[in-house]
Amino acid sequence: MTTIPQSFARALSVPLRPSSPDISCSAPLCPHIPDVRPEAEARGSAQMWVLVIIAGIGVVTLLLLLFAPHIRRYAAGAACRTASRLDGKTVLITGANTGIGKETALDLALRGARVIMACRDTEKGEEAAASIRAECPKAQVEVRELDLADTCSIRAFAQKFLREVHQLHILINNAGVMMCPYTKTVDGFEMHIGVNHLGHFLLTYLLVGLLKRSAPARIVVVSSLAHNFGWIRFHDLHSQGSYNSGLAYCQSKLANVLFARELARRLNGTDVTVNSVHPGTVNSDLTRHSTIMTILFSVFSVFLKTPREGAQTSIYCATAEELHSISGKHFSDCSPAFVAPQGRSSETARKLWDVSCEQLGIEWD
Ligand SMILES: NC(=O)C1=CN([C@@H]2O[C@H](COP(=O)(O)OP(=O)(O)OC[C@H]3O[C@@H](n4cnc5c(N)ncnc54)[C@H](OP(=O)(O)O)[C@@H]3O)[C@@H](O)[C@H]2O)C=CC1
Ligand SMILES: CC1=C(/C=C/C(C)=C/C=C/C(C)=C/C=O)C(C)(C)CCC1
Repeated sequence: MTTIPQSFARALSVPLRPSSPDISCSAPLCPHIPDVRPEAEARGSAQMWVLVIIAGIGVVTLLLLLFAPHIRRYAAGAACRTASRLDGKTVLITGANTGIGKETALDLALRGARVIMACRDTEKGEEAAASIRAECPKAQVEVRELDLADTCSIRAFAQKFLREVHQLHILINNAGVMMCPYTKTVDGFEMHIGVNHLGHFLLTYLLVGLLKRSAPARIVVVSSLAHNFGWIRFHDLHSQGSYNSGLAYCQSKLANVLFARELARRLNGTDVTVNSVHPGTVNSDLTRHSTIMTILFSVFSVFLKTPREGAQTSIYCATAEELHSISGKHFSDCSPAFVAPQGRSSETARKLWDVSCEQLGIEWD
């Protein structure tokens, strides 16, 4: 005979043994026979829950499969529609060996630009350049060594670059590190602020003269939505007092937004524009320092952008004709985007500028 768990039977108002007296009390029927009902009841309800969970997973999977094309189209975000050619133009992209940087390099090379891929690991850079050449045999891509975690490497890179490259029309400050354990750059800066902000600040300082001489020129600073959750801790910029990898990342991405705005103000009238972008949430190597985020990003990859989709806003800011005179703005999905109040503060932007110059030992007026 099929047994029905008591609680289930009660809920359905099903008599357990219609012909026998009510046995729904907890006293055992016979004192000599151990009562197994609570165990059976627990097993039954556990089985029921397993069934409910399996059915739930099945329904969710089915819905995901059914709506996958719609989800993908929504997650992909906006595509850059501009057909601008970049023949005769020179582009420099940091962190171009993988992710968003590599896809940006491919797209701009397809438009005819000479693309210089600045990578800290030139072997990885050459592999990426080879895969770009495989997709676009005419691509003019070259790899140069640049470690943004070392100001000597940045200076050496710029010195060689200025000696050998005579024009620079587009600089894309793309390289980034997220949520790494507490580490310092060669110069003793906390890694996030050191690479994501100070490294790019120094690189831009060293190349801005060339950009001005090559004008019209553009600078694209790859920031993030994460800037919303950051604030600049002027009292402890390098997190020596306390360190939280997420907050350190957010601080560095806010610094990107403030740098772009302040630089745009200072470059007013030079025909060199600067804008910052949020690429979207992109399934790339950026999560490499966080196992949880790596797992979440792969499980939910259908909801995330691919690196190619994530590159669209950088490409848009680098090429769109309608942006020729737009500077100091923030973009996402190839459209102007919201900037958090702390990213709009001119006072914070100026203070960060002065502190950055001081930390790097440079004068940039
Ligand atoms: N992925 C996302 O969801 C989002 C990304 N962004 C931003 O987009 C940008 C690109 O990230 P994404 O492509 O996703 O990440 P990836 O990790 O795929 O790429 C990051 C790139 O930066 C390079 N890099 C890291 N440290 C240094 C350094 N010290 N010197 C030179 N290059 C360095 C990496 O080189 P290597 O491979 O050798 O480590 C790599 O080429 C970052 O600025 C990130 O903050 C913003 C919002 C969301
Ligand atoms: C909440 C949540 C997700 C969204 C994560 C987001 C939105 C991450 C954004 C990261 C950024 C902006 C990083 C770089 O700057 C996932 C992964 C879909 C998994 C399900 C839970």
